[in-house]
Amino acid sequence: MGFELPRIKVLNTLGRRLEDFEPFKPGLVRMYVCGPTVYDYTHLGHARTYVAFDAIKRYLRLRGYNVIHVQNITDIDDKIINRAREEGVDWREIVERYTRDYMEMLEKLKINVDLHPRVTHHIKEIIEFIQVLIEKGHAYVSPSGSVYFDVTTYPEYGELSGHKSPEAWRQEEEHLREKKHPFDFALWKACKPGEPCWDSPWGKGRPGWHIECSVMSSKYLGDQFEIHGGGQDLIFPHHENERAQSEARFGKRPWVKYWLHTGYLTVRGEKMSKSLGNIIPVKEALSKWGPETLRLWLLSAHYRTPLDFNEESLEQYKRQLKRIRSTIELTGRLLRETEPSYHLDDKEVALVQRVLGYWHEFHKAMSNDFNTAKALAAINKLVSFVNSELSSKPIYTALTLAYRAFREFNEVFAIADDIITGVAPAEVQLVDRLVDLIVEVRAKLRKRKDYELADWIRAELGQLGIRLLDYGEKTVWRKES
Ligand SMILES: Nc1ncnc2c1ncn2[C@@H]1O[C@H](COP(=O)(O)OP(=O)(O)OP(=O)(O)O)[C@@H](O)[C@H]1O
Ligand SMILES: [Zn+2]
Repeated sequence: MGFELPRIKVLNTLGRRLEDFEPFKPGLVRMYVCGPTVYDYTHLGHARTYVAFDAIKRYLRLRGYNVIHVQNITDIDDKIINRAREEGVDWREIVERYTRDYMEMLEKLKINVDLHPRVTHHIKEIIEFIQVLIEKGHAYVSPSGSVYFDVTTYPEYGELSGHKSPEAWRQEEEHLREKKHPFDFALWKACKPGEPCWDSPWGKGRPGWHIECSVMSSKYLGDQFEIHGGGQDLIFPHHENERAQSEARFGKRPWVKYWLHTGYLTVRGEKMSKSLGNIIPVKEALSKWGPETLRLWLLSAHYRTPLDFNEESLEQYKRQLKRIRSTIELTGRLLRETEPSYHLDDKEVALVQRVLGYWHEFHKAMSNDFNTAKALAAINKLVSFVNSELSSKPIYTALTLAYRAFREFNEVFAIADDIITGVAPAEVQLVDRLVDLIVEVRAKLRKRKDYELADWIRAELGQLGIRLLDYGEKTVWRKES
């Protein structure tokens, strides 16, 4: 009994088609995600995007791919400089403070990024990249010493965002006077008084925003790679510009095979963003709901769809988390208590098939553009099935498969690592052993036919939220959610 794992398909922003997922090199997936500009606390909107790509990476690893995940840190930008001015501190202090917050948030949310390149560590490579663009005729130096990308030299411009008319490409309007076209964008910005800057062949200056991602992704992932991601606000102009400069420089197409963009995390329908003043810092949310509830909630919607923040919804996922976790725990316990049996009657076979069905549904959802919403729905069906049918009729084979399904679900959602690995905190382990002991004492009492005391123990444990399930002489216990 089993099922064939479905082929992975992804919705590519470039072309807006569902495509078969095929890396350039078999087995290797290189993924670059646009990280934060570190000038303020990490908010839930950022977390939405980072958790979404973490789940995508985790699922690809579950399917056997070797995934390299690079997520940059933008540590020089107008926003950082302005923030430092407002506070009257050095810009590096701003960078350090918010980088620390970002790294702590990643760790708490169980997001393990392989490389965190910073812009200011790559100035030399950025200058080299721009020089090649100038040599190839794709960029020009303005009288001020800024360098711009000449968009007219890249005929595919607009394909990624779907913005067809040059009118829609207008950007960086404050530099209109020194640009050849209103839609050209800065690769290098000439230094203004009082700003941090670096020496370059065009005078002192600093990198523009878009160039950093082209440079750092190609340095660590090569001049073609599989996945480029970020929030949907980055499609235009950031990713359109990244694509233009990279394909212009490397002369290879496609630079990126699959462009993936997350939908917004919203508050009452509005994007959560610093400029709108409606942000909830991750730090605050973590102390209120904890990392597991946050992950479950963030992954409860497909990454491309919007997800609206509200407290009730988080409370609901907190309860759902408890139910899923206690069911995984119960499955593990039932598995340990159930004798293996290799002969199954038709009814038992049907139960095993139900488990396989939900497990398959999980993979079908994840394989279809990483649909964590449907994957979670499949797991919730398995949870109900374990609680209703399997816990009253434990079948070793079905339990083994259910546990494997939960384990694979957890590899993506990471909400029950402590249960799955069996490394519960020492106090939890002690409580579990004490309950085992009480249950054993009750079994002895029942053998002696002291039902009064045995029932009293059952009732008292019930008061503490521990339910006992008797199967003949055997008893299994579970924590109620
Ligand atoms: N509300 C949101 N929902 C989903 N993703 C978001 C949201 N806000 C930011 N992101 C994503 O987080 C990543 C880091 O964003 P960045 O640091 O550029 O944010 P920002 O634009 O400075 O934030 P803000 O919009 O609050 O000013 C990007 O991939 C961005 O698309
Ligand atoms: Zn970027």
